[in-house]
Amino acid sequence: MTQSHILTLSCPDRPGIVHAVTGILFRHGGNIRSSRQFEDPETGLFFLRIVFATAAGGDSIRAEMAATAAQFDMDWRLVPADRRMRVLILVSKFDHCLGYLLYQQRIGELPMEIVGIASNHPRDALRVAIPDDIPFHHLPITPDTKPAQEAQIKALVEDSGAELVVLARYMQILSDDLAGFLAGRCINIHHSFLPSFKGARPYHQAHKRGVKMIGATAHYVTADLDEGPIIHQATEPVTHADTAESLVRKGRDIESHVLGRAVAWHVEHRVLANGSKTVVFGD
Ligand SMILES: Nc1nc2c(c(=O)[nH]1)N[C@@H](CN(C=O)c1ccc(C(=O)N[C@@H](CCC(=O)O)C(=O)O)cc1)CN2
Repeated sequence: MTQSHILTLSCPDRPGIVHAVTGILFRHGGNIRSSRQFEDPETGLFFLRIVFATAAGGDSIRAEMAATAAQFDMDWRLVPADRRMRVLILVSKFDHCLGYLLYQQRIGELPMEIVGIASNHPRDALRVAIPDDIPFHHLPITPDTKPAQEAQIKALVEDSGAELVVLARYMQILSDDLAGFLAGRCINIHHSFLPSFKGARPYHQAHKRGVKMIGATAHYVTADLDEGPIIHQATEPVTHADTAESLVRKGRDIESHVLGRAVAWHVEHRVLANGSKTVVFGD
């Protein structure tokens, strides 16, 4: 019975990478379904994503890949294509992005397992209905209790086996320690077109500036606020007639769609880290 797998890798660019990798897949009866590659002339790094089907088990391929990866100094990952990533969602008061992710997951557009939802506000502060089969965790926070609350978040990630944490309008700044603990596995939605209007109230900043476009940015979280590698962005025109409140309203759909796409691409192993940037082999 054949099974599909996703192989992703990055390594210093040189001749023979694709030949070496596809040779392994061929020797293990692999049939390539899709292949995307990119070479970054600035970093000299090569990026590859291959989806292939084979009757051979992943482990036999993994063993040979390990030897080749060492030879080419690769950062690589091989996963079954039908395996759903375990995701923990954090939210504060504004629940439009959470609602969108729950719906997209429920209709099969987001191939992931939501292992929990956590908020610094109680469940009844949210208007979106949380399915009974998803645990909800109320983790209140004050400046004094921040270290303890963040320890609760760490424990929740460990206990739930979460492989990705999504900040779906979670309005607390993560400490350097927690941002480091979640490095490369935490995605935030920022409600502006970064690098413009960082911080907590970007729509009010944008309104004061008199912009004619608003936007949203999904990025990996780093210790530096709103500075992490960008995964996806989108914009929408606005006019002189918009108030800060109407910008907030118009921004909801942009934020939800941008976060939904970014999370989809991450759980489908379409996003590869490239220093302070990303390579996205989108669908
Ligand atoms: N280490 C990081 N933590 C967080 C990031 C990040 O990029 N790195 N993104 C934010 C989300 N965010 C903007 O997208 C954001 C959230 C909160 C604030 C802020 O100033 N919060 C205040 C408290 C506000 C409140 O209680 O309502 C604070 O934490 O003191 C700015 C930007 C998520 N975390």
